[in-house]
Amino acid sequence: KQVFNKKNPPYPPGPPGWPIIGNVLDMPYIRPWLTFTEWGEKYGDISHINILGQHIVVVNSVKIAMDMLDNKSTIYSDRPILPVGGELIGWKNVMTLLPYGDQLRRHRKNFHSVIGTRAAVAIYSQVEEIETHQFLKRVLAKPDQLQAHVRHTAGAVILRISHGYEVKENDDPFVGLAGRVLVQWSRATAPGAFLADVVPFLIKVPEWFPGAGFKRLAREWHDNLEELVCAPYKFVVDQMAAGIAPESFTSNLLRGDSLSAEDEHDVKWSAAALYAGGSDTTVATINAFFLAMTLFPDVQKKAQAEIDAVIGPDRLPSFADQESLPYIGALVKEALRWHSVIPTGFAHCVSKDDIHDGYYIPKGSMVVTNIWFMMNDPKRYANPSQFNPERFLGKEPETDPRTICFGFGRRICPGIYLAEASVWLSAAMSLAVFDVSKAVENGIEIIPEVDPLSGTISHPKPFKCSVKPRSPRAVALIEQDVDY
Ligand code: HEM
Repeated sequence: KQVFNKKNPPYPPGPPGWPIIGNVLDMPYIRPWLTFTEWGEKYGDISHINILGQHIVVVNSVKIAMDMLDNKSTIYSDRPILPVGGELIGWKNVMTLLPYGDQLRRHRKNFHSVIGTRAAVAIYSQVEEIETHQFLKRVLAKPDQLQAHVRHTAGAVILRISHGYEVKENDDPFVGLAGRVLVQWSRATAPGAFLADVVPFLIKVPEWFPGAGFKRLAREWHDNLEELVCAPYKFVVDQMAAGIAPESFTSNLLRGDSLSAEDEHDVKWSAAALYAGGSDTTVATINAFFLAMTLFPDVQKKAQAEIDAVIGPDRLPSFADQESLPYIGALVKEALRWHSVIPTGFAHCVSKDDIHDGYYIPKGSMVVTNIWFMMNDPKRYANPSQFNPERFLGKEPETDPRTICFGFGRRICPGIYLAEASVWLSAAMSLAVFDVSKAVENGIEIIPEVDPLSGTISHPKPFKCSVKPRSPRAVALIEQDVDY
């Protein structure tokens, strides 16, 4: 058992804070990645604050993130406990918030067996191609609702993969419910969301108690989450009983030997993690791709020239073309780098006292990785605000952002291959048939702002753009029915 003298070694350096309240006022909630970057400049690659006894360690360097979270993963892989979001509402059952231990290992194993390799994800290529082709049709019909189409399509892809469920074109009950639950997730897991997260005795007061309104809200959100987890699961069980269940994450895991109650719980909740982890993130990256195409027309032209030369005008790109479209591959990497979807990662918690680079990191510390800075560090990426896929081509490519943007260690994103596949296909198919450009209103070009929104999952600020088919031939390609 390691016990360190807390006076020596010191905590990592950081903002000095105030008497009694310490660093309470130092914790940034709006664009925290920028404040963390300033701390990096001022205090070095590893800095620290203490909020009412909760130590928070901020890491601005890829090397330190790897040294801690990869190389010492046995003690740097826990998650924070959220009394309201995790315990009361129930998000603690979803992989993202599971404590490090056997249940996490089982959930990650489920992910690995179904979407853990490129080959495994390829089973769902057809589903992705069908749904992304539908996306092109929706955009052609209503181009001014691009961002809604991106969201609807990401939900449709994930629900087919997670539960083999085909969403309705309008007012689908699962998509509506999932949308609401994801907003509740974001609100419930944001730092400082509930007073009861820092004053735990409030959890115990009855609902009627003045100030305990959060308990009613938590109960309602708990019921929504349970429904989101149980209703699609029941759909799969019924379909399997009728012998008509298509291939999906859930049906694959339910096949085989009879499952214990614990196994069933794992399947149910890991399928929910697929939805929770996989829809909003992909939405943010695909929207960022359209934003980049609006702002960087030369990149768009090069990408289209590659597609025209390799695919020609008679068909849409498919996954089979991935190897022969290197510029599109680089463009997808650049979309992942240019817009940080999870700019400050998901916090890891330290399960044992540690000393790192001479600093004391007490048990229970939260380690926050400033992924945004790591992908915008001018020492690693020249002119980081420029959207430039060429940085990943040629003899000396810059660091592959996929080694950063998906996090670190034993909690690294388990959806990497699915995320890449969805973004790649949306980019390749869209560029084949559409021209994206700045919207024009009253004769004036609208130049979108690059101002990522704050939140655990960061979306580009909503923007306007014009999406038009490239040619009559492109319209025909979108409209044709392909037998996938
Ligand atoms: C552009 C897309 C995506 C990005 C940038 C991304 C990034 C991340 C990051 C940074 C983490 C935290 C890793 C850490 O704690 O160090 C994470 C965790 C996670 N991601 Fe993703 N992700 C993406 C897409 C997906 C998809 C498509 C899925 C599901 C199919 C998914 C499921 C998850 C889950 C379940 C976790 C929690 C893992 C754990 O706590 O052990 N993600 N992701």
